[in-house]
Amino acid sequence: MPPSTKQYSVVVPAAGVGARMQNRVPKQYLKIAGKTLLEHCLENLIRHPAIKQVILALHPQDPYFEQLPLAGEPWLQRVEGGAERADSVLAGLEALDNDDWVLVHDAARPCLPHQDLDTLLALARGATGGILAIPVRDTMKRGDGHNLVLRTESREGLWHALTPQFFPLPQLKDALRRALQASVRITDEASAIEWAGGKVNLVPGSPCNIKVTQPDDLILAEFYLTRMHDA
Ligand SMILES: Nc1ccn([C@@H]2O[C@H](COP(=O)(O)OP(=O)(O)OP(=O)(O)O)[C@@H](O)[C@H]2O)c(=O)n1
Ligand SMILES: C[C@](O)(CO)[C@H](O)COP(=O)(O)O
Repeated sequence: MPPSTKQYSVVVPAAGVGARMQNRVPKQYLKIAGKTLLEHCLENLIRHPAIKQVILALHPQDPYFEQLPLAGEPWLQRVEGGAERADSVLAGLEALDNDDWVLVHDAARPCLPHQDLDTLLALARGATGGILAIPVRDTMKRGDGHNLVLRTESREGLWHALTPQFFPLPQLKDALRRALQASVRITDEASAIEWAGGKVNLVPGSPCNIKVTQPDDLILAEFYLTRMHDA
């Protein structure tokens, strides 16, 4: 059962340019089923009974967000995103003080099932945070940089990291600050926690929780969103 009280804040990094989408409009503002990816993502989050607010990291020159009907929602707080995703996430974390735990979820992932969020939030009964993730199912090849196989890599124990990622706020803030100060390459919150010596739970998630990255992903996201809303 999901937690009944609105307890948790979600930091949503949404300051990217979406270069791999090859569109002049940043992908979070591309529309599927009549709404932008960002609207689908945010409305899905705030509909969950345990989510109290969203801290949204936007590009300093974002000209799109103000046009959205949800721009004035009281549960939405905006911060200025940074050069990298990790900088945007840290900007969001700095806007929080009193929360015990915090979620971080990509704006580019609009198809998060609430049941996956429920499973992740259950980690708050203990002390160790974690991430939604999916075990790798395909044979993994390492390329030589010229589209030739260098070798096959073992897929044993390999997982695809997803979001949300869910950690005690003080632990994540400290780890991310220190990792960025040390110029460590951080592509998700868990890698900062790992770098700082912390443990990370792997919580099996749903394959529908895709990160919309390339043009073909929009069709898949629309399929999953339609199924979610019809469920
Ligand atoms: N400086 C950045 C870069 C990315 N993001 C956000 O982090 C999420 C995941 O990043 P990714 O899928 O890589 O998005 P982009 O960086 O926009 O995509 P690309 O790498 O293709 O440019 C996205 O919601 C994106 O908006 C962010 O807030 N700040
Ligand atoms: C955080 C993330 O969604 C985990 O898979 C992913 O790393 C974000 O995408 P990026 O291209 O690394 O910014």
